Amino acid sequence: MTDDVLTATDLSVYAGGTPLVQDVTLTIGRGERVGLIGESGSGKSLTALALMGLLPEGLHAGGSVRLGASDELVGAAERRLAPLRGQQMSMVFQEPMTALNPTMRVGDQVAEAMLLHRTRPDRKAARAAAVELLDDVGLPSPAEAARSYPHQLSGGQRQRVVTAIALANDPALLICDEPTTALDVTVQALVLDLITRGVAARDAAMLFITHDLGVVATVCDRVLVMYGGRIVEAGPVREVFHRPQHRYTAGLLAASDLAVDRDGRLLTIPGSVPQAGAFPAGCVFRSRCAAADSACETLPAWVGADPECGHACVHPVGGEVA
Ligand SMILES: Nc1ncnc2c1ncn2[C@@H]1O[C@H](COP(=O)(O)OP(=O)(O)OP(=O)(O)O)[C@@H](O)[C@H]1O
Repeated sequence: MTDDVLTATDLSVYAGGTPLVQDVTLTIGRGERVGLIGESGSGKSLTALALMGLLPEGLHAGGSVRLGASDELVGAAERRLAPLRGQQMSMVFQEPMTALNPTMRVGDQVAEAMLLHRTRPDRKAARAAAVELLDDVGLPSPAEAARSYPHQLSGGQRQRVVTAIALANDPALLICDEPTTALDVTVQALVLDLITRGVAARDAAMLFITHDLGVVATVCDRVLVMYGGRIVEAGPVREVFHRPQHRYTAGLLAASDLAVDRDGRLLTIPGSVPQAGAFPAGCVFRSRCAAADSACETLPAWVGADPECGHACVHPVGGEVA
């Protein structure tokens, strides 16, 4: 008997014969919150879409995905997958407008999600539940908001509606793909909070894709690090963030506050990667070059984090090499 909500084994995504994601193996248990981080293009979104059975035309998945004790989902027919989506597993995307129907009142869209999966007996009950859900996700005047069309709401309010839809049928698994990246910075924390509270209230499993390592540290129990289409490191957040085992993770951590583009995305690490042996065990990368520190080794600009000197530095944690 397993309490794992999601189990993926050797999940890969191919464009023709070219692998874009390779051999992703992960499990997420009930109530567990797992972060998925990595630079732009490392394969995070394709992993999420493959888990949902929503890969775009031209791509296909290999390996295995199971939800609880379900049958194999990779390669399953759409008629088998469709009833699972929105009921057992849901997804919140970055851009709420693409997930909403612009011609339908948002209350009806939330109610529709419940009617589709028959989790409410009739339209009247579904509409009442929709208003309650909109209230739960913090929309002011929820009854009035339910009668609005998406364009009448702010970006943050639309993402609340999308979250309400995703949670409407109490899914066992919620996958979030950068749900707050497109939002004004002042509402990001609010939306993040309502997502995590919604997940916790249902004891659901969550896979949270983000470029924001601070969010992972706040929200997640475990973290998976993707690089070049593969998971290169996985473990409890504290462990991975304090003692990264993979040099890419260490670089990601060092670069996290500086090497970002205007959208807050981590940039691809440029330049050559030095040998792992060049870094003393237990050290963290610092993005500031402390040339004055005699214990500081300067390295090629593979982290690319320091705009002033173009070097990354290695410092022993707490002054000691562990
Ligand atoms: N439909 C597609 N056809 C071919 N290649 C694709 C397709 N979609 C994505 N890719 C490629 O697959 C790789 C992984 O893309 P993916 O969108 O999963 O990255 P990501 O880590 O989510 O990036 P970001 O953080 O920018 O969203 C990238 O090299 C991307 O160019």
